[in-house]
Amino acid sequence: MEEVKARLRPSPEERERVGGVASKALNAAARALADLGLEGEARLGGSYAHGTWLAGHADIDVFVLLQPGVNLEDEGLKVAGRALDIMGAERVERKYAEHPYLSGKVGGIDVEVVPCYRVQRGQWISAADRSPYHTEYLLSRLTDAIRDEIRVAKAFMIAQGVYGAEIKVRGFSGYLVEVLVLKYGGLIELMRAATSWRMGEVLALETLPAGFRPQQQAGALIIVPDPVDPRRNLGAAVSAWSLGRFIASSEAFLEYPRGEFFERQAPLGKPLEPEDVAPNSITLIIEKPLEPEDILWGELWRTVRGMSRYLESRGFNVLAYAAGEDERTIAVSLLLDRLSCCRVELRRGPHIMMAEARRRFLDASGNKGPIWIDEDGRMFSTIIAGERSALDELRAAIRDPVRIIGASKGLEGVLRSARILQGMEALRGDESARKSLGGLAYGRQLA
Ligand SMILES: Nc1ccn([C@@H]2O[C@H](COP(=O)(O)OP(=O)(O)OP(=O)(O)O)[C@@H](O)[C@H]2O)c(=O)n1
Repeated sequence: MEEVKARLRPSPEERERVGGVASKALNAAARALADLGLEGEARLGGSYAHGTWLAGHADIDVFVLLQPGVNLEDEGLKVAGRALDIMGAERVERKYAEHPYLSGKVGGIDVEVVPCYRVQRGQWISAADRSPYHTEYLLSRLTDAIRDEIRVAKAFMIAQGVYGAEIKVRGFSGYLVEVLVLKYGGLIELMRAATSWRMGEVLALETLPAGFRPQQQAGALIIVPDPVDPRRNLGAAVSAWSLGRFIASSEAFLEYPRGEFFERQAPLGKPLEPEDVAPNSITLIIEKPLEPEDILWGELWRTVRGMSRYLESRGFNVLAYAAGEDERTIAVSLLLDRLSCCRVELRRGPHIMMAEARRRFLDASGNKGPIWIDEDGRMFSTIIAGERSALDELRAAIRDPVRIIGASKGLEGVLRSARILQGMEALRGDESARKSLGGLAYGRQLA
């Protein structure tokens, strides 16, 4: 643990370099406000302000606190744009949380400028309004020893694939890690506690207000009240998979503490290689569309669920699915119980008393399968619809993905030109395919 801590602790040179960019960013945001004649204030927030960023991975969050009534998407973004301009930021991009904000690179460091409102505690208008209070709260509580613990906790979660509240991961946000580590005093203590958390347990850092009742949220497995706003559950965004993965990895680490846990995902059971699961899998590789990450992954999940439902309706069993990405592509792998199946289809015939139709039905059915009459006198037969291949079914379905599998409109184009590969074939393809198959090996379920 000491070795890992030392590796993650930013050096004095890094602190100085990042600190330089941070004060530049703060000044630029203040100047931008003045330039646009807006009343407000710029504050640093997030892991930089808290001193909990990982060596080599600093990003600077500047919150621009505006007067209520100002439009965040209009004036807010203008201030952000002006601030990044003053800093001489490169690669300025619009990003989305609950409302849009801007990010750019200054001296190789990511700077995010997030407009929000200056409000009294509890009078939140936008979700980002709490952030300055988070920073104020943490700065009054954090010590350097705790900061070291937070960094190892983040690194552990990154390696286990459960760090980040974004839709793609649905894991632990930086702030949630900060709160949980503070609550338990360290990563090991957090891990020990996590192995015996109960369903819906309230994990509060501060004494809760009298009569506190957690909001009932569907799917929230743990309740971590935000110390600056106890009604907000910081654990709401953590998926069952991410929570489960964290608990299982913690259990494994406590039993076999090894540095590897900070580097790569630990297998839940016997380690499997992608090759082990590949034979019964189908991998679909699409070009990454130019959409904001959160929107893209939201759409992708919905589409994958649609695909899986479609295959089930065609007689296949989808056991699990997982996704992976590289620079250019996203791959989704589905694990099926079998890749082809022989299907029998029911044919509904006429009533036995309709002589003409009865004869025609019998002629048409010939000797191809059983014919029977139900209790109401209606005739039925079956026809063998032939061998179906899950691969062919999917290839046919993506010709009209919106209608057939209920895919999102935004993905229609890339789905139509998706590559669909069977089993091992995919392992020779893109890095994204290897990752999605690896996801299956580790039981990475998206839903
Ligand atoms: N789901 C989230 C995400 C972010 N925040 C707020 O936004 C700040 C910045 O979050 P972010 O930049 O996403 O992450 P960091 O905490 O800075 O962590 P790191 O950069 O080390 O990943 C947090 O401190 C918190 O106040 C939050 O409340 N809830």
